[in-house]
Amino acid sequence: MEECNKEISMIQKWLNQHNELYTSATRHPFTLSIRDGSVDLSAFKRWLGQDYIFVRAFVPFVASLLLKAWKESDEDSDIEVILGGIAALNDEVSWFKSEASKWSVSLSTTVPQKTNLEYCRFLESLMSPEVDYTVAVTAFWAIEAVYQESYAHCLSDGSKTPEELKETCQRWGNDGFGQYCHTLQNIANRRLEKSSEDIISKAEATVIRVLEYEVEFWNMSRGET
Ligand SMILES: Cc1ncc(CNC=O)c(N)n1
Repeated sequence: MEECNKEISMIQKWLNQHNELYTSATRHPFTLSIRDGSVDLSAFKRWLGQDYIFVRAFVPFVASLLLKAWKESDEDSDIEVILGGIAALNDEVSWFKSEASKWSVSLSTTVPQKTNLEYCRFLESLMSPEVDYTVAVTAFWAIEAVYQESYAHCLSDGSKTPEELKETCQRWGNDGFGQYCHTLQNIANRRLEKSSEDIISKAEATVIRVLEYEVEFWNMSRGET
């Protein structure tokens, strides 16, 4: 009963409206195959090589977001949250290198697939100073939330995730990362509440694009191209 009069947040509203797309991104056949233990290890290696390329492009995106927060944010703590994200990415880049060597994936010779290039180009478009902080931070939340939801599901009750993939799932599926995504969602909602219709509709369209790219990104693990 206590929750009855609580207003539904903008992001919650979008997740309800675009539930089918959100579910395709967070319950993709690739991550579901990790969860049920049937994963094809060559698919996992393809994902690993492509994701390293993505993460390298993600770093300057988050750096551009830090700059927008510094210029536009009404809340000092936003900078600290984003800086924490950059620190985590520093660790993540090292992790990708050691994980790649563990699986004998050569990162220096991995060629970015078309979907990956397009997603990286989309990230680059969000780095433009023309893109509003609210739109960019909402995109950031969506990008992080897909990995958090997808990999947390691989560790939840009843999962049969192979031992050698648990560390990967932990990286994005751990409770701390869940908390961090929740904080990003709160920042995005706070900004959206104060935004014009124009910014709100741009942010919604951006979230939809992110979710579509995330589905296509998981699709690359099939290696059909
Ligand atoms: C394609 C994609 N989307 C989101 C993430 C998670 N963020 C940073 O690691 C990721 N690694 N890759």
